[in-house]
Amino acid sequence: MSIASLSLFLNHRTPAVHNLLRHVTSFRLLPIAAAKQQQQKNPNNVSRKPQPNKNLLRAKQSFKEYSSLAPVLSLDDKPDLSDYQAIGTVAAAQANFMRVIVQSLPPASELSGNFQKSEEEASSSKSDEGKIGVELLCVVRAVLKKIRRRVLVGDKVVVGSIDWVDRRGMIENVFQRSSEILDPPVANVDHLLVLFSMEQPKLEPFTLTRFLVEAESTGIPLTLALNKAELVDEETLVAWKRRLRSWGYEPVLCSVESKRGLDSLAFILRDQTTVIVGPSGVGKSSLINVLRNNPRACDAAEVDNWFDPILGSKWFEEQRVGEVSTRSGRGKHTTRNVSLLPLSGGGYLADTPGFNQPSLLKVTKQSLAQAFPEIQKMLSANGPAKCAFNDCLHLGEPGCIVKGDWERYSFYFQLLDEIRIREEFQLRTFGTKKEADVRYKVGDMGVQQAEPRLEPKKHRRQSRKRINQSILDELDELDDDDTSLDEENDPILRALRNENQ
Ligand SMILES: Nc1nc2c(ncn2[C@@H]2O[C@H](COP(=O)(O)OP(=O)(O)OP(=O)(O)O)[C@@H](O)[C@H]2O)c(=O)[nH]1
Ligand SMILES: [Zn+2]
Repeated sequence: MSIASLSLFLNHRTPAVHNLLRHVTSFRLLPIAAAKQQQQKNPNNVSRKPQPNKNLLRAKQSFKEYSSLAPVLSLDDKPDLSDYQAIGTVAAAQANFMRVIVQSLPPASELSGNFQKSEEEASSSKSDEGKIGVELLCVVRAVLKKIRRRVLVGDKVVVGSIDWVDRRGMIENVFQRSSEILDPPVANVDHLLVLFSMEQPKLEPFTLTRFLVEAESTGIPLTLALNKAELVDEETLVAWKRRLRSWGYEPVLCSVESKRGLDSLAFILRDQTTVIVGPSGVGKSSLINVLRNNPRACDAAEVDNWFDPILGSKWFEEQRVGEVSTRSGRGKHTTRNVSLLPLSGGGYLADTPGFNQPSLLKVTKQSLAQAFPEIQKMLSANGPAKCAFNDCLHLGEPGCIVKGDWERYSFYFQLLDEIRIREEFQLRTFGTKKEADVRYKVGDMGVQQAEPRLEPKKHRRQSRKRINQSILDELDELDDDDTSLDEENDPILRALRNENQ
């Protein structure tokens, strides 16, 4: 759309367009007036082009400058670091502060200060770099906020202006994320641990399926673990194991109480960033606490050595276990703040507030099948043969190769139905589906008349926004290239000029 075609809007005298035009005139008036002033100062320079909007230009310029100040770092970038810079992981966010654990030692000159670890300790510990995580309390550099680069828990960051004594620093830049989950918001999650309990609460196949589907939909590798194994007999455990194997999962049976399976879990979690999910009360916090203090999980001496917190920091301490608010009857873990807790064997584990109904908002009718290993297995077992339709929902239509002889087929149906209802609701409420363009109205004398259907309100609002945006884009382009402004031939600009004379 050119600025000339804006004049077309003059024929549609809706208030929105008028407002927009008022906006546009105020945008354009400035350069025209400036050009006129210039002309008065310099009457010989008749063909001088109008100046682009200076403010807009300046804003754009500084945006470009800022972005170049903080280009996104790729994961294998190895920026040159000074003694007062380090690379670390954001472990927690609190108000305007981020707690960053950096994997490097302060320069020797700083160690002689009142660094928390005494010199003796520091030299006697296995101080191989990369093993010791030093906690720094950081703010985020203003430039990053200006260019709206969000810093999330889990982000790999460059910290600068480090005060190794007071343990302060400033996050200067963020590395590209390998993954990002939304609820809770965590970057660079390598692994999900889906935790359920055998009893208290009892293992329930449909709830488990919901959690598994939600976890599978992130595309992040997952491990399924079943806690409180000591509460049921071995036969029950074996039966569940067999059952879950048929779903496509190899569960880890564990018990915080009896310590069963904890070594296997510690081994699976080492050196990864894991988010633990599962219903309330299954033992997520208990498991985190025990894994962080499991002396058999690794060399006990390492537990204290690899992570060096700021004196008085509380965020990484024991997770509260089994506390239930007397008022709401829900777990007290209602906060959405998430922390990455350093594990004794390396890596991090993040607790999530217990919730019993994953939303499945990211799952669509089409993607649901990908969250069922059984379906994926049937599809791949058939080699190149595929369902008759590319977008087959595997509901037993003719030509579908997914048969109904598997345990969770009814769950698949049920979830598909739930997602279908949600998608239809979304379409009705925010939808973009076009209604018929014409409607019939019984007019005077009972004669049926066709008239163009007015767009429903929600649609109109959306298209206004679109118009708004395209005009702004247009102005942007004009500012990029002011030669495209054909002042003489533009009716609006001509009118404006006449008005201002
Ligand atoms: N019998 C038994 N009880 C356990 C075991 N692990 C944890 N519990 C108990 O289960 C209860 C709930 O544990 P939490 O760790 O708070 O569970 P959670 O999953 O973190 O719960 P939310 O914080 O509400 O999400 C507590 O009373 C724990 O002591 C276990 O292996 N066996
Ligand atoms: Zn099919």
